[in-house]
Amino acid sequence: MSAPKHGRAGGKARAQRGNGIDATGEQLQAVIIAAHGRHYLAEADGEKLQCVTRGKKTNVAVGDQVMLTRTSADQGVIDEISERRTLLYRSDQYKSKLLAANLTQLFIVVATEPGFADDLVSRALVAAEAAGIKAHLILNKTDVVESLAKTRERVQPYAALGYPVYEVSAKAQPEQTLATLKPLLAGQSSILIGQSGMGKSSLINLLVPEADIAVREISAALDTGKHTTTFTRLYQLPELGPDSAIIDSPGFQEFGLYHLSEGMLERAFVEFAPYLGHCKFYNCRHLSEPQCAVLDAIADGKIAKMRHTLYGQLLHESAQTLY
Ligand SMILES: Nc1nc2c(ncn2[C@@H]2O[C@H](COP(=O)(O)OP(=O)(O)OP(=O)(O)O)[C@@H](O)[C@H]2O)c(=O)[nH]1
Ligand SMILES: [Zn+2]
Repeated sequence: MSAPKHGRAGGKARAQRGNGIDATGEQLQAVIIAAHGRHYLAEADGEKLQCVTRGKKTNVAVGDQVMLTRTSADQGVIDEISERRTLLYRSDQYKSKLLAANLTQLFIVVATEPGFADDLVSRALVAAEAAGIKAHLILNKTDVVESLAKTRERVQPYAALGYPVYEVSAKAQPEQTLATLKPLLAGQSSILIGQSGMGKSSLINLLVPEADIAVREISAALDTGKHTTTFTRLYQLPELGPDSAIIDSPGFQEFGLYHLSEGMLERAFVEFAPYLGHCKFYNCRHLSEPQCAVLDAIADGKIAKMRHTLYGQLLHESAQTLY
């Protein structure tokens, strides 16, 4: 039976569920699959609804499980956000921005070319640690052999910290890439994060062949303007089992972490763990204090200087928040 059309042309309107019964006012459980400003797209039982929040609330994130009330064929109002298992943020001096809710893991995509920024990789790792989300690296474009050895060297310190690194080539070896990634994604809610140009879209398109169509559909529903792909969106991966989903976030150059407290920061640098509690001063900030176990570990080559430099930068950011 073809669905009656309401409102927007081409929309998959289904206000009248079953046999002509008006479903306006119906309560639905849904997952937020895209967010653009204060407009959200929710998916309930395979059906997509454009949603807004009540009042001026903007605390909804992609990945949120919500209860909503249907207000028309393809629209709803979000009434309630279910308790989140995890919440990934980034932030600047002025406010924090929700990246995604209920993630179980994060993948940072780097590539042999163009070069990637260690700063961004470590920031994503720190954000994942602070949110209680497992982090991995994907090293893409292994077919660019002339840069492979150098790039392997560059990701080695992250592997040494315990973050798994998976080598793939979305373009040259799509089948192997899928064989590597699919088992990792099964049963998980994952986000891909990466600088522009690393091949994140290529990976998403491999995993979700209909992603481009979905993006166009979502852009239309959220009215994001023609070529905007700067919104975070969630794709269900039903063939990998229930609860399997992948979230694609826009490529960004900045990953502010102003919202993290000092205590959260020292714990988010996993390599500091053996030394915490061994400094002379109980409230040591591990910056320039005498007899600091963390600084000693750097001097001994046990902690990478680059990571400590970022830690110092993040402590500084943490002190700058205006909210
Ligand atoms: N050689 C090689 N090139 C690749 C591979 N994967 C992606 N590329 C290319 O790298 C470029 C960037 O890929 P995208 O998938 O658009 O990268 P992205 O990270 O999504 O970048 P933005 O769209 O800018 O956010 C494109 O020209 C791809 O064709 C790969 O495995 N090997
Ligand atoms: Zn210290």
